Order: sequence, then structure tokens, then C-alpha cells
Amino acid sequence: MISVKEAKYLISQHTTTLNPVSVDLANASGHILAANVYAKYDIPAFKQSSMDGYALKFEDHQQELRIIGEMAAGAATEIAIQNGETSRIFTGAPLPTGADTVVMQEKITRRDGNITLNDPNLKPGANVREKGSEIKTGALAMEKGDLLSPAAIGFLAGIGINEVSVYPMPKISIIVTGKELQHPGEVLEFGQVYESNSYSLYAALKQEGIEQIAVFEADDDLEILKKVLQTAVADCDVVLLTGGVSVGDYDFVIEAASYCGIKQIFQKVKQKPGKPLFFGTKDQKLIFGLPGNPSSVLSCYYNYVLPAVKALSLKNNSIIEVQARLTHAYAKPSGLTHFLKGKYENGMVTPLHAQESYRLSSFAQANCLICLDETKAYFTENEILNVLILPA
Ligand SMILES: Nc1nc2c(c(=O)[nH]1)N[C@H]1C(S)=C(S)[C@@H](COP(=O)(O)OP(=O)(O)OC[C@H]3O[C@@H](n4cnc5c(N)ncnc54)[C@H](O)[C@@H]3O)O[C@H]1N2
Ligand code: MOO
Repeated sequence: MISVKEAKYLISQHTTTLNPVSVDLANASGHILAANVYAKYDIPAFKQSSMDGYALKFEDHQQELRIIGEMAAGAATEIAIQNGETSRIFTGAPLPTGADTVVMQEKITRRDGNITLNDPNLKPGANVREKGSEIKTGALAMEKGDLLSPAAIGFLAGIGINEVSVYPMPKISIIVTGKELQHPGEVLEFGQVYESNSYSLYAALKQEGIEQIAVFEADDDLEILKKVLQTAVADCDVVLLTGGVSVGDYDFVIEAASYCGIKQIFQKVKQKPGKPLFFGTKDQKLIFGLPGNPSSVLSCYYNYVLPAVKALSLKNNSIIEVQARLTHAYAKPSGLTHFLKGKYENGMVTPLHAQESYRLSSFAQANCLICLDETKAYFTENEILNVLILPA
């Protein structure tokens, strides 16, 4: 049995970033750029008004100006102004040739096709966005490794980029094992339990922006499991199995993994919940055998699967870890790291009720996992502990 630290290290050692792919900008949100992006154009592509008003030569601002035309946003034909002239102009429209300044329409008096300015603070170039002031042709717009946030997507669209090279999100299969499982919504027969693991995992992966998720059911049948696992490993970057990883007569995950050519990296971690956790690889694919209890599944997901899944896409590869003070004393046997469902608030953390691994009720209320050191048995009130903040 290995420690939590060793398990995390081994997973990170076997996790390699996926090969970059080219995607439409519209589908790139949340990805990490796999190549620098350079501007193809000066943006703005022309001198542009930032206000509704009148365009003029600044040197004329103290004289009456004759309105000789209009430039609206999207104006397709250029016009020119001479000294003593002005043009009506609207926000986003190109400046007429010869104009260098825009006065806001609130700051003029208009009479008989002429205007006089009432803007003592007007400066040369006021209310004008210079050509290339956002970015110039050939300039570095965003760097390899940058996250494509909504703002980044908008920025790139705004400079005319429609395709980017990114690290893809992994394709993931979830395989639930267990003859006892019944679908939510159906009637529970004697001995059945509602299947919840695929739901929590699917929701957690969706929360990370992962779209390609397949769910399979493998009963408690070794032959079915071998087939399903083989297909899943062939098709996906990551396979998450739940249940069937312990020592019972119907726990076939280890055997099926071996049959499918999956190399076992470790099985069993000194932790609670999730002690029987299995991790293996095939080529660059990652296979996690998550212990079936619903709370063990999620605890192992946040501790091991999520960092690996993020690392595959070169995303910041861990969930936020903070230190917090324990609100009241807590005891556990030494020998295993315990991950407690907890509530973190203002630097304080409280273990919630119902820590048993078959229960999710307190996990549903938790916003963190409290990490209790493997070697220790007693934790005092106000003791400072490591806490994993769960993604909101
Ligand atoms: N003799 C031993 N028995 C067990 C040990 C052990 O060391 N020696 N370890 C215990 C621990 S700890 C865990 S955790 C579980 C892990 O067992 P498995 O991974 O083989 O999981 P299952 O036996 O298939 O299921 C455990 C539990 O979870 C329920 N389950 C399974 N899948 C789902 C699902 N998709 N949705 C909801 N609930 C699910 C299942 O019905 C069981 O109640 O082994 C202990 N035993
Ligand atoms: O390690 Mo198991 O997850 O406690 O039931």
C-alpha cells in the first residue's frame, strides 16, 4: 500500500499532455493555447470614432464648422473634410480623411447646417481610436500556455482570428460495475441500490468543460467488463471504472485490466475513503479503478482524477489547496490519510456529519475536503490543516 503523496506522484509521472489540435474559435473556450497567436491585421483597422458627434480638424475647433456629410458605423465610402468643415459621425465609424478629432454631440450647438463647439477641454485626437491601437499586424496577441477565457475568445475574435491550436480536452469513459445497480427513476427491487457514481462523475467532468463522456454499465460479469473496458481504452484518453476493485468474489476490475493489457501502476492507497484505488496505464491512456462507494468515488476523483485530467489539457493541474483552522477537535486512527467532507469559511474548517463512504448527503453540502495526516490520530481545536477547496 502506498501513501497519498506517492500515489499523486506516480499519476503525475504517467500523465502526458495530449497532442494539440486545431479548433474553431467558437469551440475553444476553456482550452489552453498550444501555439502563440499573432495579429494578422492592425486593429482597429482604421481611425475610428469612439463617440457619437462630429469629426473635425482640431486646428478648427474654435470656428464655426459646416456639416458636409455623415459617417455611420460600417460606412463603406470614404469622405474628406477641408478646413472649416465637419462631418456627422457615430461611434465605431471611420473618421473622414482630414479629420483628427471628434467632439461629442452634447458639446456643440447646431444651427442651419453648421456647428460651433462648446468643449473647452477638447484635446487634439480626442474621441479617436487610432489604427492599430488595440494591436498591430504581426504583434503577439496571446501566448502558448494562455487560458482561453471568455474575454480571450472575444479578444481573438475581435482581431479576426477564427481558428486556434489548443490542447484538447480528454475523451473519457465511465464504466460502472455492479449487478445491484438500478437507474434513478426506476423502482428498487430487493437488494438493489440506485446508481449514482456515473451521475456524480459525469457532472464533475462537465463542470470542467469536458464534453466527450461515454457511460457504460458492466454488471458484475468479467466477460462483459473485459469487452467494455477494451472498447473504452481503445476509444478514450481516460477510463474511470467504479466498483469491483476490492477483494470480493465479484470484483473483476483488476483482472479485466490485466486482460486488456493495462499496466498496473498501483493498487491500494493509505487513505480513507478510497483505500482500494487502482491506477494503470496503457500507452498514454490513464485508467482509474475507483472504489465503488459513492463518497470514495468523488474523493478519489478530486484528489487524483481531476489533477490528471487537467494536466492532460495542460491546465493548472490541481484544485486549490489552502490552510485552515479546525473548529473543533477531531480524532481518527493513525495509519491512513483521511479526507473529510467539510465546510470551509473565513479560514476555519468544520468536518461535516456522515463521513461514511457509502453516504453522499454531507458531500452534497461540503465545499472542501479536509486532509488529515496519515501518521496522526488526534487533531486539536484551532489546529491548522490542509484543505482542498472543491470546484464550485
Ligand atoms: N474484505 C474487504 N472488504 C472490503 C474492503 C477490504 O479491504 N476488504 N474494502 C472496502 C472498501 S474501503 C471499499 S471502498 C469497498 C470498495 O469496493 P469495490 O470498489 O469493489 O466496490 P463495490 O464492492 O462494487 O461497491 C462498494 C459499494 O458501493 C456501491 N456502489 C458501487 N457502484 C455504485 C454506483 N455506480 N452507484 C452507487 N453505488 C455504487 C455498492 O453497491 C457497494 O455498496 O470495498 C470494501 N470492502
Ligand atoms: O475506502 Mo472505502 O472508500 O472507506 O469504503
